[in-house]
Amino acid sequence: MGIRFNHSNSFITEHEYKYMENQIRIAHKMLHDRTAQGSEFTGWLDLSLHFDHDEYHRLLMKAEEIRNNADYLIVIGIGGSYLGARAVIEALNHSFYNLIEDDKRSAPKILFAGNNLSGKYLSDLFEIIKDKEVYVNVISKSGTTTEPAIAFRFFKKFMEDKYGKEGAKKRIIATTDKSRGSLKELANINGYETFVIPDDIGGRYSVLTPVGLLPIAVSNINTDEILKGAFQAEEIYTNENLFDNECYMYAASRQILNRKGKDIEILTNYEPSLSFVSEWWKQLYGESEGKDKKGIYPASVNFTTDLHSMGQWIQDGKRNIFETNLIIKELNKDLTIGYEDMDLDKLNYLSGKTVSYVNEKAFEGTLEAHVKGDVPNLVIELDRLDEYNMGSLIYFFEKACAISGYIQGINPFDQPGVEMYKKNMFKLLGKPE
Ligand SMILES: O=P(O)(O)OC[C@H]1O[C@](O)(CO)[C@@H](O)[C@@H]1O
Repeated sequence: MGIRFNHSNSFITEHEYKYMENQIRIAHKMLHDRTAQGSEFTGWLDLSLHFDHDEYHRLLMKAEEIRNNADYLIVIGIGGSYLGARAVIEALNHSFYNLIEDDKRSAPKILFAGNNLSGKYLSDLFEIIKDKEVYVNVISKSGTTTEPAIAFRFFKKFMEDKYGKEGAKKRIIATTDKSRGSLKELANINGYETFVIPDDIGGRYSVLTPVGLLPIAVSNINTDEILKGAFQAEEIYTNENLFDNECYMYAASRQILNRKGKDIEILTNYEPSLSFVSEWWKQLYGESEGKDKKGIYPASVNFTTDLHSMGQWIQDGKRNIFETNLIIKELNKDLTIGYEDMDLDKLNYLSGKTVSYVNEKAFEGTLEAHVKGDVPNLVIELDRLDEYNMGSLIYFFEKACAISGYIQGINPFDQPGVEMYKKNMFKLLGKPE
């Protein structure tokens, strides 16, 4: 397993973890026995046992077809219906994936839509793709979410104008519920190929279903390895003993810190390509735990960039925060700093050192400073940033979230709070009942 969890700078004592052992055991039982609230949405827990291999095979064929025929894949979805795919695609691909020249790329550019209500964004997007070969993957579990539905209405027309009804039909793929919802109905009537979001997996837990797997596979990332890493994590993190389960140690650490007044968890990274992993993580934890006037507020920063903005607050502001550092031990690309005779920039003391080495020292120095500033720091370290570890990390965060939520005393699998804005918006828009 390529993931390690370190709590040596958490200010949590051994006995505090010991006091949590029983609660963890109970939460583990609630989750695994499927006796607790929300258990109807725990299909992700043992996905390997009921993974649909035939559908997955069909998905890989479709991904290949898209790779061979598209300049652009447009992924339409919001929240859990796009964040996971975007997180993995950005983490594992070239930092400038969409800017790689056409003759040097083996996969289409991937752009996202339906995750906002900006007419400017959509207009700009159509300007970019109007003369290109396009495939569309529209993703919505409910099939009724306003943002992707509006975007898809425009894309459906765009595709039909460009390719005709028959051509559009081949290039539009819908990922949705197996039988319900407007998107499923639209797909049936128009003859789009569909992939299923299982009933027992909610949006924010769906990255390892066709929701994430199709766009990720299109970008030429090895999804077999992602699944291998996730399924391995499924096995490793089944141990109900807190001290033998790093995933549970993370969940317990969060809850211990929260009870000590730490209301905000800041996920940090030192790699720009991980910034959308943080966005995915924020939805996972925010929608799962922010309930009944309780919950840790999940925030994120991208270091070292944000050390020059939020660094001040973290070092010196109100002490109601803790940090969880997502660290990559070894990267497959790096640069070595050169020597210059004049040394006008005074950097010769670093000549011969890699940029990663400097980054590593920035992390170590920051951790030491923030700990000195009374900020508990947790560390999740990945050996490498690769498919296998990304699969394991996804499962690690998903399971820790469920366990942490049960300990907190909420249902980690519903999201009643997000309905309020929708109700108001529909009222203002005059949506018929
Ligand atoms: O896949 P859907 O049903 O369009 O939902 C998208 C997102 O919207 C929410 O339902 C919140 O409104 C999230 O839970 C979900 O990830």
